[in-house]
Amino acid sequence: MGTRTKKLSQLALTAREGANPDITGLAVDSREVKEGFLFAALPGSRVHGAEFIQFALRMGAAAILTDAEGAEIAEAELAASDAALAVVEDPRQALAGAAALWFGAQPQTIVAVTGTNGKTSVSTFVRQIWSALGHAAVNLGTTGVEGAWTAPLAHTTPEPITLHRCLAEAVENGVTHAAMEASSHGLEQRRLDGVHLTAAGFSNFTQDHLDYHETFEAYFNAKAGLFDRVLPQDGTAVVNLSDPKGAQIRRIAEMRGQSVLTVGLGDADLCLINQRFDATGQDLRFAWQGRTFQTRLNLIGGFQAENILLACGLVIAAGDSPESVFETLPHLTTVRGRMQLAATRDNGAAVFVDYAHTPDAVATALKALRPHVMGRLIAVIGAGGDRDASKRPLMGRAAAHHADVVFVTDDNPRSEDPAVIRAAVMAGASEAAGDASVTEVGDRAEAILRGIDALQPGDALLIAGKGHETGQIVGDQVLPFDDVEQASISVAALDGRVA
Ligand SMILES: CC(=O)N[C@H]1[C@@H](OP(=O)(O)OP(=O)(O)OC[C@H]2O[C@@H](n3ccc(=O)[nH]c3=O)[C@H](O)[C@@H]2O)O[C@H](CO)[C@@H](O)[C@@H]1O[C@H](C)C(=O)N[C@@H](C)C(=O)N[C@H](CCC(=O)O)C(=O)O
Ligand SMILES: Nc1ncnc2c1ncn2[C@@H]1O[C@H](COP(=O)(O)OP(=O)(O)OP(=O)(O)O)[C@@H](O)[C@H]1O
Ligand SMILES: N[C@H](CCC[C@H](N)C(=O)O)C(=O)O
Ligand SMILES: [Mg+2]
Repeated sequence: MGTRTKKLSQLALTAREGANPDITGLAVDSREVKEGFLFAALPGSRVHGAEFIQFALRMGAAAILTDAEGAEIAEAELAASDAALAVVEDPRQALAGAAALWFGAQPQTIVAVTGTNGKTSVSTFVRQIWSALGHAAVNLGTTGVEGAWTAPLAHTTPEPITLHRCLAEAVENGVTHAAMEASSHGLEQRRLDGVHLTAAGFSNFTQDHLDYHETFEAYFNAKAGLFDRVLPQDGTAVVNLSDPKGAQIRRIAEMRGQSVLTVGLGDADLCLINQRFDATGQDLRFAWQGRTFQTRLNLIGGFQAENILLACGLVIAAGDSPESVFETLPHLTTVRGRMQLAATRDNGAAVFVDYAHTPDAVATALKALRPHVMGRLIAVIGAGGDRDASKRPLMGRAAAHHADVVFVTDDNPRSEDPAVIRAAVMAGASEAAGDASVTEVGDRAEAILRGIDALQPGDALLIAGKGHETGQIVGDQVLPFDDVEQASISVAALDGRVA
């Protein structure tokens, strides 16, 4: 953050008794506080950040931002300190505003995408289209910062300090356009409330993250926050009407007075008319406000058409001409770890790596492969630990319902017993098995090897769940693991090639 300072009031914060110290930096974690910092003591899911105010003060914090509960928790320490104290109703929102003011610069054009599935895909396609049109662009999300400038990110939607540091660095690197993912956690925690959005997109709404949001309604409301709170009134909402929840998002946007651009089927502004699949991709026929277009798409999976239309809608909403946007489509490339062709066996059978980690994504990914495949569909699938446990049997069921052969294996067990997670996935898979064969193979590398070994001419394998990830989280450790790499090693071993 350099050596610059800002007055507390320049961060839109007011302290009790009129104190207005110079602030030298911002932190949400007491361990990162330095002399002169503002420490945001936020109510957390495990503990209130105010528990750490005493440490922050010891580290030299010049100001504390918290809520009434936080001020009460740290009353004694605060009374004994001359640090400024700003008490607000929603400290996460205040922090988002303060971080935006601290870092200042944001790319001129920023769009955000929310939805259960497709956020990374849509934001990557938006960036690819912008780059093809000559804009200096990045996308920001699960796969890090990609495009004109790259950097890893720990979160899909980073907390405001990281997010605004990143946006400011993007501007310093000449970036004018950014497409970002708005995760439900990020929206609920107000992480992107300080971002100036030109347009916001909605992809779809199905089950995920019920461990955190508890109910579907709370999960939906978190996502709706992108439109009813973050996107300004003069912004454009780009809504996928093919999803049943699209109509509700459209109403929310209309009530806010935002412009609405619809994509999807039927009478949407940008609507899909037809798709024809082949081994390497698909041809799309679609209409923009009544005018018909046709294009090649070198992407596997029917659902990609929805993502592409949403991406086009966002780029159009942000100011580029529809015709120029559509001309870029044949040049779009696979998003890392999303229906990515990882290897091909000597007998022609293909191995795809995909990030499907929700029941709907597993079903969608497998259904999407069908028209590209003449033989059987084989799936390797698991579920992550410390995440929504109720989705596990549903993921197993989706796999057994839509694949012919299923290997149930480990994903990222995190702090859980992997056998317990597999048992839940197995329960759903066995129940829906019908003619499908379902086998449990705990070791992921072995499951991939067995899946690849089962491939006959015309078959395809989908390795679901970990996509672009390069590690497997077991307990507190991250062990190196890469599905794409594992697939090519297995193919090489089985076909007698040198890996
Ligand atoms: C559930 C969740 O989202 N938690 C996030 C939240 O933590 P929390 O507030 O619950 O943390 P807490 O442990 O209760 O601590 C409370 C406060 O005390 C502070 N603290 C804690 C310890 C200490 O010594 N000093 C200190 O100051 C913490 O920084 C925190 O502000 O705020 C923290 C700081 O912003 C985040 O790092 C943390 O993300 C955790 C690590 C996480 O894993 N989040 C995942 C689930 C997440 O956000 N995922 C979504 C994507 C999901 C998807 O799309 O599939 C994402 O956007 O990445
Ligand atoms: N439009 C879509 N509809 C249904 N499923 C999709 C769609 N787009 C992608 N998927 C599936 O969801 C998986 C994840 O896609 P993607 O990474 O783009 O989603 P995401 O919303 O960014 O996920 P995350 O919540 O982890 O950030 C893909 O690998 C694919 O299986
Ligand atoms: N962003 C998602 C990714 C899940 C990926 C899957 N591999 C898992 O570990 O469950 C989450 O944190 O829930
Ligand atoms: Mg993502």
